[in-house]
Amino acid sequence: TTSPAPTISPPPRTTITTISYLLLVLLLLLLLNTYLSPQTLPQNTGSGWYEDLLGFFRRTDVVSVTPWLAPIVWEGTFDPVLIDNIYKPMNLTIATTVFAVGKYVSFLKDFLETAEKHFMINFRVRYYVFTDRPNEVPSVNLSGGRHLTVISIPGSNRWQEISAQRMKIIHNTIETQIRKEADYIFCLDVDSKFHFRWGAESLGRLVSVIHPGYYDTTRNNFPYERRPASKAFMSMDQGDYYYGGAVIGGLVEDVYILTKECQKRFEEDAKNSIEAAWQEESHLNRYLYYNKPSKVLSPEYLWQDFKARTKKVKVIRFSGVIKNYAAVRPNAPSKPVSASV
Ligand SMILES: CC(=O)N[C@H]1[C@@H](OP(=O)(O)OP(=O)(O)OC[C@H]2O[C@@H](n3ccc(=O)[nH]c3=O)[C@H](O)[C@@H]2O)O[C@H](CO)[C@H](O)[C@@H]1O
Ligand SMILES: [Mn+2]
Repeated sequence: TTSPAPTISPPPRTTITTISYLLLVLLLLLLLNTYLSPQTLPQNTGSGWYEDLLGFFRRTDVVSVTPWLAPIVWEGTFDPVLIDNIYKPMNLTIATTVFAVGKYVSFLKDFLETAEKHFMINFRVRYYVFTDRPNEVPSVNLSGGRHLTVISIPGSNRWQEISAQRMKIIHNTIETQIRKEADYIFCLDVDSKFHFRWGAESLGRLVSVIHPGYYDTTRNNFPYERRPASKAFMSMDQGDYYYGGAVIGGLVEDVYILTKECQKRFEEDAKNSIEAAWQEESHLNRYLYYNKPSKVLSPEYLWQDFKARTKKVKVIRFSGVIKNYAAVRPNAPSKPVSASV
């Protein structure tokens, strides 16, 4: 009396049919790629069938080029290894300016320590720290090829002025020092941390970042300066993106011109007793409308810790920390941080 052997039921016919069809389609795609791809192209142009297949999985949820054909850098649109292989042999030096005036000196430690982990790794980096409290600049272990200079500047009792005077000080320091010491420059907010690779994919002649509060909205919502009396004025039918003032980058000479122009217009406003809605950020936005950036960084390069990540943002590379404005700014905020939606 033996029990009957257990029977294994075959997969349903429909499953088999579906799988066969999928295999057939895949085979056809491979054949099409092999026979239809232009054989005259040299092999290294990336026209291999595997690249085409990979192409199916590339980012289609974000726009990765501006209407003037500048790249918009999103995770998944570039090959970091390839990029490093292109830029490494150039032996570049990247200047990084950061202002830590008054209580903002307390942000320096995290800024520098996380930069050492994620910012321009294996490149020569020169940090320029501007502060009125040189004794409070933390000593952070820097990797080889990286260097830090502390530059003393006066304090101020208006945060708007501290933020805005950056243009003038950066301009002057490029003239006296940075232009002899670096090829590219990034001017960054100090109240922030790096969380993920920020590498050579960010380099370009003139580089700016889309403000994280405005990448998913239309132009009429951008907080440009709207009063015609201001030299930062933008009318409702002008503007491409709303750029964040926390990141300005590019070739040293291009940032030299940008900072001069923004400072000039900021001072003309001051003479007329007008201050643009978002100070130098408003002037930066106007400048970049008339002088298009050659590369635009996605909000991965300027996020804010208080913002929930969205589907498009696969990685956060640099993000502003949550700060108690009343505790760190010399004067209480004149209005809520509306540019930081
Ligand atoms: C994310 C982003 O795009 N931030 C911009 C935004 O607000 P934020 O709220 O980010 O401005 P903020 O308070 O961080 O000031 C900008 C920077 O100025 C420096 N600082 C400021 C105050 C102070 O007491 N000490 C000091 O050192 C510091 O480097 C700081 O990171 O608008 C500002 C202008 O209104 C700037 O354009 C900022 O770049
Ligand atoms: Mn900031």
